[in-house]
Amino acid sequence: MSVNSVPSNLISATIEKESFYHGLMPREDVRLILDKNGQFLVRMSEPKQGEPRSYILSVLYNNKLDDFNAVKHFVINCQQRKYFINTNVSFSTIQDMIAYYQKGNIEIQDGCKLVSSVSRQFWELDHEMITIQAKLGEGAFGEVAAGTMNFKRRGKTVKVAVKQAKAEKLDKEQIKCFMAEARTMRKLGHQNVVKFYGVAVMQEPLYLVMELVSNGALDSYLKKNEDLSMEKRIEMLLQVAWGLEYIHGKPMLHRDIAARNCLYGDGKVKISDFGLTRNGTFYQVKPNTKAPIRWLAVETIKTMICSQKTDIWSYGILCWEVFNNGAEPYPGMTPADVAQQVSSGYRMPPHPLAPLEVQTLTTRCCAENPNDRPTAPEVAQILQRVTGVHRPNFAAIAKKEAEELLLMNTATMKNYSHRRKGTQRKPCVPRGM
Ligand SMILES: Nc1ncnc2c1ncn2[C@@H]1O[C@H](COP(=O)(O)OP(=O)(O)OP(=O)(O)O)[C@@H](O)[C@H]1O
Repeated sequence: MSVNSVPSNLISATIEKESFYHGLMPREDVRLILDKNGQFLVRMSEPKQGEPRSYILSVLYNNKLDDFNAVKHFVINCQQRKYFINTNVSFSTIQDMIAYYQKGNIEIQDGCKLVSSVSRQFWELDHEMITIQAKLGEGAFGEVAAGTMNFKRRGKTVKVAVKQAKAEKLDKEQIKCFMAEARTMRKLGHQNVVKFYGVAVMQEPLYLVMELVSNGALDSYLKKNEDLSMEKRIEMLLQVAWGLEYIHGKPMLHRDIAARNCLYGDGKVKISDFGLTRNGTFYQVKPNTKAPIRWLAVETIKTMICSQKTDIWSYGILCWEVFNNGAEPYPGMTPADVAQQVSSGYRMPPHPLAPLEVQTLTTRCCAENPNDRPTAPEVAQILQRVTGVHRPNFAAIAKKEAEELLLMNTATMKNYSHRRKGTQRKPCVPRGM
């Protein structure tokens, strides 16, 4: 056995029971949960294909103003069933090693010491809480399945959709994308955005757990329900506008607004699929990145720059999808035709049976000049007026939902503390809720 590789029989037997062990948590997440010098956790390195994994001891050290490099990541070597960071001293278990450095106040390297461990966060779920049932679809990382999640203490069970990812089948970059999507979803809480419950990263496959939205993807729903009234369709568009207004308010860019990336259930449309989402209001796409051409704004086709107005263009295309029963935009054209035609000024016509104000709105969403496009709040305001639908108190709804979730999760966390040693960190309400 080589130095660094983790013997499979030792993986689950010991360390998984420790509250300071965080499974396959990537370093980007580590930085967000360590906030005091000397705080530490143990995790498994993201596997590079073909290479063995290692346990990593991550410690916040010499932190100055959110310095990303303030976290030291020590590889825990393993050789002949002995764990060590420095070759001069080795241990039978990682727990013994942690106790040696922490209790003995012994420096690991360059003054770095262990002060206190950080326990798992409320969004770090256990696989045993989740029961996978029927397959819902195929996602970019693997299967998406319906299932249930059981909050142990309160005995409450919720229906969930689980995106699964097999780390052994994905490369390091794909695991990072999977976890980045979860990181984005953690910051969101709105009735028109799919609800995120957490990730389970202690075993494989990795799970990203969200609410189960009963009718699935909006495009499929529209295809199966051609008799929807014009009023209903405009109400659906209003709900997407509310969700987009919230996302832009973060500020974030969704970058993949389309009917296939919205879900429909219990009378609500929810924006989903945050794989391309970025923080901020502008984003320069890297060259040669695959892009959903049919939903892409004219300036983004030309310059690969995304802004909130790029999302608004995509929203304009989504309006077309909603009025056309989930059909593929630009019927009969290849993606190359679309890029060429759109660049020369072609636009799909607005739906002739939609109210005039809505026709004008959808046309404005795909205006050549991004400044001539409406903002998401403006779209929402216009559609509220057209439909007469009352604007809910989103902040109050989100707060109530976050509190309920926290209560259920806190109970689950307390349950862990019966079984696990180590400090218990108070769970915090997700930012933005
Ligand atoms: N929360 C959910 N509730 C109900 N169904 C869902 C949910 N999430 C996903 N699905 C179903 O699973 C399918 C695949 O999911 P999704 O498209 O989100 O995967 P993905 O990994 O984001 O894939 P891609 O990036 O290729 O779109 C969807 O089309 C939808 O039918």
